[in-house]
Amino acid sequence: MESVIVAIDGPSGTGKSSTSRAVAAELGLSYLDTGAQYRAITWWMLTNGIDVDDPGAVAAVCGKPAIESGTDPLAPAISVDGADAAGPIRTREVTSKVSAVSAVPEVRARITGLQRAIAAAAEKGIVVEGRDIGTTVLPAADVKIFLTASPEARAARRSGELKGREAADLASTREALIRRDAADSGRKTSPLAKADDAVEVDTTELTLQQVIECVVALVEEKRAGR
Ligand SMILES: Nc1ncnc2c1ncn2[C@@H]1O[C@H](COP(=O)(O)OP(=O)(O)OP(=O)(O)O)[C@@H](O)[C@H]1O
Ligand SMILES: Nc1ccn([C@@H]2O[C@H](COP(=O)(O)O)[C@@H](O)[C@H]2O)c(=O)n1
Repeated sequence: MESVIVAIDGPSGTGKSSTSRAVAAELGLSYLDTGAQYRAITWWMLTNGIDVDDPGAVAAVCGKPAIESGTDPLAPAISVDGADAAGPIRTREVTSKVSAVSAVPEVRARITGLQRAIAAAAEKGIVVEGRDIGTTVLPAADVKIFLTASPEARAARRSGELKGREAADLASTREALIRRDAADSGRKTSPLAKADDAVEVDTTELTLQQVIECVVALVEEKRAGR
């Protein structure tokens, strides 16, 4: 079967990671979580004492960390300078700072290069999820999806996830999501945006399984029409 490239974009908590992993696993494709790469570089900046609110300081060192992403949808992995970073990149501190780092053009140029190389090396094809995959990273992707959901649904999903790990109430989770989306949508360089040729799927009233089935059907439709 021919290789297929699937781009899944959308705001925070819309289900990009869960959907992308499941679709990739079901279709035998590779998987890339591009948010994890931006989180990894942010974590490296924070642990190395770089002022992440100073774009010049971030740009000056953003070529230094070696960031490696695994592409197995059943075992997503990310390392920085050879060390497993899967846990540390999910802290609240990294989440609150990642939009500042990802807005720096030099950071985006470097991470975009890594993403394109990974996609080009995926023999059977890949599902790549993020914010600018359909618009900038892989504009020629075979299938482009833009997931959305109401802020309330997204906050409820995230709060459920965080319970017991880092206490978070619904209202503050909702505010944090909205703040991050505004920063990601408002930056100058490849902001969070729906590609003109992307299919928008509102997941507010859908179960995760329904979203997965919808995306698998769109990929199969595309393959059948080739
Ligand atoms: N359709 C859905 N219905 C209910 N829960 C969902 C649905 N889709 C995803 N979830 C749950 O919502 C949470 C967030 O999903 P996920 O991490 O996939 O979103 P995301 O878009 O990748 O978020 P982020 O961009 O912040 O990384 C997870 O706990 C996931 O299981
Ligand atoms: N293509 C992308 C993907 C992510 N980002 C930035 O990373 C942050 C974290 O993403 P998660 O999916 O792990 O929540 C996100 O808020 C963006 O700032 C990006 O810029 N482009």
